[in-house]
Amino acid sequence: MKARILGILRQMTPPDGGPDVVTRSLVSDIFIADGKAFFSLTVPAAAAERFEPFCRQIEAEVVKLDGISKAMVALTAEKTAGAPGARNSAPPPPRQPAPAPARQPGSVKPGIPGIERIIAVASGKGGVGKSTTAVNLALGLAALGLSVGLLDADVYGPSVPRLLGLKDKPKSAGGRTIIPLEAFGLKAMSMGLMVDEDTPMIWRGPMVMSALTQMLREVEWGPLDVLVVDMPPGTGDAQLTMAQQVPLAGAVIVSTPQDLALIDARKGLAMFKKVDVPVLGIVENMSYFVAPDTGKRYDIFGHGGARAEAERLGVPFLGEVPIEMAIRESSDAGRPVVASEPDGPHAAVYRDIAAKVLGGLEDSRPKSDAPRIVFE
Ligand SMILES: Nc1ncnc2c1ncn2[C@@H]1O[C@H](COP(=O)(O)OP(=O)(O)OP(=O)(O)O)[C@@H](O)[C@H]1O
Repeated sequence: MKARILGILRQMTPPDGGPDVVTRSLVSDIFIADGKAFFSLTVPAAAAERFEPFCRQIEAEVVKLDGISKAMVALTAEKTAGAPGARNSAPPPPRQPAPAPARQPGSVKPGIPGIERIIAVASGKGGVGKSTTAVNLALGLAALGLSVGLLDADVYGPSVPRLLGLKDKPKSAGGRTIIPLEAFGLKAMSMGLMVDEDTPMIWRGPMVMSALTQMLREVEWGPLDVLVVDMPPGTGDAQLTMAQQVPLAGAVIVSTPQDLALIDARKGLAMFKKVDVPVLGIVENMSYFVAPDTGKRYDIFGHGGARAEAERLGVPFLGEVPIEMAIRESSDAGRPVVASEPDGPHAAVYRDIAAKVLGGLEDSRPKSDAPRIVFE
């Protein structure tokens, strides 16, 4: 079967027009278990984005084979030694946080009435599983007994409606405020709920910010213990503005084990430090793979990088999530794994991450509350 899969790969022309991926030794070991095939492609970092649709094409071809019911191809990106950003040549991360911009008197970000804490889920680059993590983290926090909302601020590629299976448009209360939708006990809002799925997202710069402000302030979130914000991927201007403008209690960075994603994750970390938002920790997604038949664990993507990186940077390591068909399928079917298989191993991983996030939030609470004045 592996030979047949390699045969298919040999016949497919990669998006960069180069020789096939087998000839270029870009294909990892192929794991086949229970009729499911798993492998990864390691491609040049600069071409990673173009290869994503190619991975989906490969999956579509591989499932056509008799005896294969599912295929999952993960993309990992390589940096050549000496290239900018390669591990060996990457400049050491700053030991001290970059000096925060001086706060102007009166520039303290106003909180959102009714919302106790807002946390951002961010990633240095796209496609690392940030939205999947945000949704399951929100559900994990809800499982710990908190009232939780989820705001999809990824206006360029909102995925929360798909992940939570939300189709209805939110209703307005008297034309002034928006009533959030509810799914699996979460309150949820997304730009994706306000526009048709096929509508191209053309918001840029200041429009993104005003849309987000509206989502924060004009939605009836009601009393919430935590609002989880699924940030747009990357560390550009839009993300920086958001991190600056939204009254964030903390940020969670999602990364995959590969070098490239970690380098990007470091940029995410630096961005939050710059705007004085505590980083609650790093989640390593698609960290390892467990063969469904034998239960044996394979670190096919060089797992462990995020833990080492977190230690080096002095931020908490929140946990590792395996690459797992059930996570992908449940997400794509709009029934996230924490809600659909609450007793399963993956839900436990996310609940554990949620508990650590909650612990981090408690630790980062301002210790010097104003003294209470009691009249007797
Ligand atoms: N641990 C996992 N195991 C298997 N599949 C996963 C896992 N995490 C995420 N995925 C899948 O990877 C794809 C990308 O995930 P997701 O949309 O959460 O990433 P993202 O970082 O938010 O992407 P984008 O930046 O494009 O919004 C989805 O198909 C999702 O189901």
